[in-house]
Amino acid sequence: MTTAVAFEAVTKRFGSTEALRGVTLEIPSGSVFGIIGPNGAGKTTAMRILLDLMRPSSGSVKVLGFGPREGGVALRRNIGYLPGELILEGRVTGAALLAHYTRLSGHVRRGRITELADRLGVDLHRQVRTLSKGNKQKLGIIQALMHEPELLILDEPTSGIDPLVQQTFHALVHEAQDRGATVLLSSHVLSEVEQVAEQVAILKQGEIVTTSTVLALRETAKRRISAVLSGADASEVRASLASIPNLGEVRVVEQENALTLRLTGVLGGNPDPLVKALAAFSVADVSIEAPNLEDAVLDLYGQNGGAS
Ligand SMILES: Nc1ncnc2c1ncn2[C@@H]1O[C@H](COP(=O)(O)OP(=O)(O)OP(=O)(O)O)[C@@H](O)[C@H]1O
Repeated sequence: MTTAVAFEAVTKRFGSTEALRGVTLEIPSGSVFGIIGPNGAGKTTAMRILLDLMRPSSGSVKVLGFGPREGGVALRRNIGYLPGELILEGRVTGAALLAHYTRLSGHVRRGRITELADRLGVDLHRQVRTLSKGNKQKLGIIQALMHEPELLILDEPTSGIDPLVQQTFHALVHEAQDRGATVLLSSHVLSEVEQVAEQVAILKQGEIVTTSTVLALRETAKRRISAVLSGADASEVRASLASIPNLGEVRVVEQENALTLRLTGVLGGNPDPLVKALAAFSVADVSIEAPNLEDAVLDLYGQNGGAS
């Protein structure tokens, strides 16, 4: 496994603000990797350092095997970058703007820009300043992807674009990965990155709180469960649930008719032991919600009454 991006003990200070505090992270080549964190966590700073738009205060980074500075223009042309705060020249058409970026990016396959514009649904003949925020964002996505670079660095790429276009964007990310590219993308929320990324790093106040696969995060995430059991005895139900790992907040309440019990709780991890335990009773209704990944992440941020 080769590494596309490596941070080694990177710190970045702005006066008394420590935007990054000893970040060490390796992003495998060919992966789709998400950095998530709340406002001010340091996501943009980390990305800007990779592009040599900023230098670390200490520590080092390697991008496609080079230091961002030593890699120079050749390295820059091998990266597609979508900044979080997109500022585009407004008094030209989208087509003219992208032609300008093509001169900077190097080779762009014939028909590639039109294909991307058609798929994302943006009119390249309009003046950029007349486009909506979402349509401007599409131009930003096109300029990042059009030269099919080895590394994509996308800072909150889906900000302002509607869910249908997000689907197209996800397909484009997967296509980039299929041709061997590495994709690094950031977001405030996991729900945005979990659909495309295999791995995520969670950044909080300049430090990596955890790195995890999306799959593992899903396994630690909690889900609300409820069931209605007919003709069961409450103490028997409680006893049978006592041995189920990671089942908490259990409530067993007799329904008004006294014939049924309503069971509620919060389950972490695999639902199999619970399902098997319930199978011993007559189950009139059952609901096991999808794992709440947002809560799992908020726990890690320390904003959910969880670990800080
Ligand atoms: N040029 C700068 N000068 C001073 N402080 C800065 C500068 N750039 C970033 N910071 C500070 O560094 C910290 C990290 O900011 P950064 O923009 O990297 O966070 P972020 O995770 O991208 O946040 P957001 O989700 O709000 O975009 C913040 O406290 C921010 O105020």
